[in-house]
Amino acid sequence: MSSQVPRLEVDGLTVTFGGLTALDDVSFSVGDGRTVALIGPNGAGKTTAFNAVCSLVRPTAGTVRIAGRAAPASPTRLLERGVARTLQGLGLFEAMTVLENVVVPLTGRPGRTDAHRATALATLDRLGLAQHAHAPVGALPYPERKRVALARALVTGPRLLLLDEPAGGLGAEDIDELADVVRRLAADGCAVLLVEHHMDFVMGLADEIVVLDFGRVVASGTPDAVRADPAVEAAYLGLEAAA
Ligand SMILES: Nc1ncnc2c1ncn2[C@@H]1O[C@H](COP(=O)(O)OP(=O)(O)OP(=O)(O)O)[C@@H](O)[C@H]1O
Repeated sequence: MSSQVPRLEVDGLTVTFGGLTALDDVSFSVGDGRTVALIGPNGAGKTTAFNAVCSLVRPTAGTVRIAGRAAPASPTRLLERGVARTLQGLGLFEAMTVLENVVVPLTGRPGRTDAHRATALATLDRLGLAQHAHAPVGALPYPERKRVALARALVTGPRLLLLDEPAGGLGAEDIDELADVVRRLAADGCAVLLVEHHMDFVMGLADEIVVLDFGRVVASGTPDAVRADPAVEAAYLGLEAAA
């Protein structure tokens, strides 16, 4: 894969729901090894953009390209294209063990079951979850469950990782650990797109921030550039500071 072609390229994305324009001509890209955050106030269009990238929402106009090719029309084909995502609601199988949950994305792939289990265990180990491998997910506290959801996304070795509010509901220590995990992934060349409300996490982690407001990109750039942009303060950060 040439480094000239972004891992993810969103170009002129417009999504309308009936008469409502949720996204209006939105463009951004994420290169290999880069971390890009989508921020903006409630209703700005972040989830819609995320869902369009995951083929859960069909663009009214514009394109989503993954490694230079049109994104698959079906979300189930994303794994084959090296894309994995986490969900805001985690979507774990609570009665199954941690290991069973993390093996799920590998089932149906070629290879032996014990090889899949070894891959899942190695992923759990990377995230400090190995000691919980045989515990039912439902027995774990929320931060660990959230890490299991991340392990399930990472087990397939994605080249593009989509994180939906990964810091939500976590304390400071877990957020720092999460930031370290994402930094290591990026250092290994993974492209990361995240939607997040936790500003300290975003500012300390993202290479680039794309600010949405009323479905449009109102600013984009490095954390420092975005922080200094008056349009951002008006759209988002100012509202937070005033809250
Ligand atoms: N399926 C849908 N049908 C109709 N309108 C929708 C649908 N999904 C989103 N919208 C509308 O599109 C706009 C953008 O919503 P979206 O959920 O993408 O914003 P968001 O930035 O993710 O907000 P939040 O931070 O609250 O999650 C909102 O006005 C929302 O009400």
